[in-house]
Amino acid sequence: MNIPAAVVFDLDGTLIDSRGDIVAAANHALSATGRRPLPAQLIVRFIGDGARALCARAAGLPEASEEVDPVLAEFLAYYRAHPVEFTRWMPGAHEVIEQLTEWDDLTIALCTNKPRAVTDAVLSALGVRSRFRAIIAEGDLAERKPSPAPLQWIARVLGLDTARLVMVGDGPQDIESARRAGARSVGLLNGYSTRERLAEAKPDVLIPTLLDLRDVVRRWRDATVRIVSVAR
Ligand SMILES: O=C(O)COP(=O)(O)O
Repeated sequence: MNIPAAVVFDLDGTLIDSRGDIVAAANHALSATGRRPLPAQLIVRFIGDGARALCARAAGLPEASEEVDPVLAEFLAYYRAHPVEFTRWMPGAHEVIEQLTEWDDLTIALCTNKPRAVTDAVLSALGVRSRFRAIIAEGDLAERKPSPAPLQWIARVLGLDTARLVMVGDGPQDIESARRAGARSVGLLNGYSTRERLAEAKPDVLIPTLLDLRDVVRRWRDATVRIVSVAR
């Protein structure tokens, strides 16, 4: 049986509330390239598919357009210099990382569409980098979530079958990536996405906050362990 062996977290909207810093960087990038700043609520809707997609949406350009390049460069430079000015832990995030690391046979990993340089800056500032046995960020691979490739990479690095991963995220990208990789998924309702968009992606479980995650993982592990021992 596939006893869950690793919990893979999404970053933005799942472990951290990064909206303030993303909005500040996006509006800096828009102003620096001669565009008008946008309301925070609008920019938040553009989060989830990586920095280039966000900059393109904010500037009203197709993602492949060369005109996105200077917007993205400004966004990244600003965000790297100001990674956690407004960023806070999501409710229960810090606690659940501590709780899950208490299980000796459970690993924690991170799978984000946030660009690698910004991910590194944020994790270092929060002092939690070393908690994650594997980290994959935007730019590390050619494909990002909702592709299954980032989760498949994590499974390979951890030496696990993807069926033993539990992906926890607030976006449909997280859930779709998990389904396509053959991993379990937990949808987090208090993140950046709407309940409708998240439910449409059909996660295995929906939870109100990360405070509920430990029980979900425990139930899966207990159920699987019992079935394995009965089968023997
Ligand atoms: O930065 C983004 O676009 C999304 O990042 P996430 O995958 O951690 O939610």
